[in-house]
Amino acid sequence: MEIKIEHLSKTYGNQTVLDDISLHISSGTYGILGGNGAGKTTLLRILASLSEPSSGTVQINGIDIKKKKEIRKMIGYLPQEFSVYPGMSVGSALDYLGILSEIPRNIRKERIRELLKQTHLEQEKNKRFQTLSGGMKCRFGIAQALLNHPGLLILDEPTAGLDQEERARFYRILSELAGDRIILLSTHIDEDIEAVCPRAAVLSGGRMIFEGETSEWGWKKCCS
Ligand SMILES: Nc1ncnc2c1ncn2[C@@H]1O[C@H](COP(=O)(O)OP(=O)(O)OP(=O)(O)O)[C@@H](O)[C@H]1O
Repeated sequence: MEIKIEHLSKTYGNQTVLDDISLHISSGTYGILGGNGAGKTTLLRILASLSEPSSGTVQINGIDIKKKKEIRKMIGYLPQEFSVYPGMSVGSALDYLGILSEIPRNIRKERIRELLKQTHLEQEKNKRFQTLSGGMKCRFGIAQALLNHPGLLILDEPTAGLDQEERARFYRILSELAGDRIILLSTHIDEDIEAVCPRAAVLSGGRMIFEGETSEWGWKKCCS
């Protein structure tokens, strides 16, 4: 898997929210760190083909993000806010989303079983979505984003509101899921990045102010 972003900018009216971002990302868990309004969601929505660049190019595995149909087959996306029918059980909701994604019944069943295991939600399979804790909802969000077996998993601020224990569990799950795929994790919490991302980009006011290994001395100094 490979993402190539070249001179990407995004403007809304006369406000520039992404300013000349160039970034190459290959397999592994990669962090996008930045405070409120830094441009994280805008960048992730462009990568998920839900929003278009004002200028510049983005390719995922050599395919231009303008080819939305092909791109969407390769990605799983967990937006900041998401919901499913609150009265539906975890298992039924995943099955329903799998039907919408046109995953054949026999494959769907096995994949849902595997995803519930990977996201530590086996015990919650028959519980209604509305009764889940914040951490369980987050793990459900990851499971639904993985239904299509995507090579690129995009997670927009998934740890917001999670307590320490849930956050630790989330880190473990992400480490197990990485493999050959790219996991893009946006967050405003530098601990998230340090726990799971060997590399990261830091955004501030739409500009990329750091890109590189998170073990490098002083990587956090640039964002304080
Ligand atoms: N559809 C839109 N129309 C106009 N301005 C927008 C739109 N979407 C985002 N913005 C602006 O772009 C800037 C970047 O927003 P974005 O949501 O990408 O930041 P973020 O880093 O994800 O921050 P947060 O953590 O607060 O979501 C903000 O100033 C926001 O107001």
